[in-house]
Amino acid sequence: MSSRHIVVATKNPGKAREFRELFASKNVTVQTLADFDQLPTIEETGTTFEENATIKATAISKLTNLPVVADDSGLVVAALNGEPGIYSARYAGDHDDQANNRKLLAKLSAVPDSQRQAAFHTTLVLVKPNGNKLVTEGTVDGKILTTPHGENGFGYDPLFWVPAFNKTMAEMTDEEKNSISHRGRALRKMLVQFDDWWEK
Ligand SMILES: O=c1[nH]c(=O)c2ncn([C@@H]3O[C@H](COP(=O)(O)OP(=O)(O)OP(=O)(O)O)[C@@H](O)[C@H]3O)c2[nH]1
Ligand SMILES: [Mg+2]
Repeated sequence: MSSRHIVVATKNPGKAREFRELFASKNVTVQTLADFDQLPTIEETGTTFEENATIKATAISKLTNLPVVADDSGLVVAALNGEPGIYSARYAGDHDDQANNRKLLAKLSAVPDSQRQAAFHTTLVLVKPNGNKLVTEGTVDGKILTTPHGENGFGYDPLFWVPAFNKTMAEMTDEEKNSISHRGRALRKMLVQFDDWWEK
């Protein structure tokens, strides 16, 4: 089968790397927004992960006339009533991972170990210029540590501890993270339906 081509509508280099790895087995080649000069920034004006992913995917698909997948994701912390959620990238400073991590630790400073449960969530939306749409979700449960551990990954990964590995996501290899991450889970669900979707 000839190679198929899609655009991953993300400006986040950490996500872009994970998508390239996850799509590699599917004979799908990937471009990201970094490969396009002229595209405007798409404002994430939705109130849910699915709305924001749909906004990003639909806008970029119309502008490029190509099939597009968008990922809207974030960290959902139980003791903070679900914060930072859809605001994860802009919690403290806009895409300032260090400031976001500091704010998270400050907010949880009085919260004991037993109440530091959290989950990462991803909603993926895949659309074609003809409007054919596929939506999948993935989550992974963990806990927020009190200090960062590890250098890999991005975002909140150094604070997000996963019981099955007894490691933070930033201590995992990319392969380990992809095997259990919210994004890996959502994308594997999408890939099961990808061939059918592609034909429609
Ligand atoms: O430690 C992390 N490991 C992950 O695996 C992960 N996935 C998401 N996040 C956080 O949630 C925001 C998404 O916001 P988001 O979906 O709007 O993406 P983004 O703005 O970074 O890029 P784009 O895809 O919108 O261009 C990100 O910036 C991160 O703060 C993660 N943190
Ligand atoms: Mg964003």
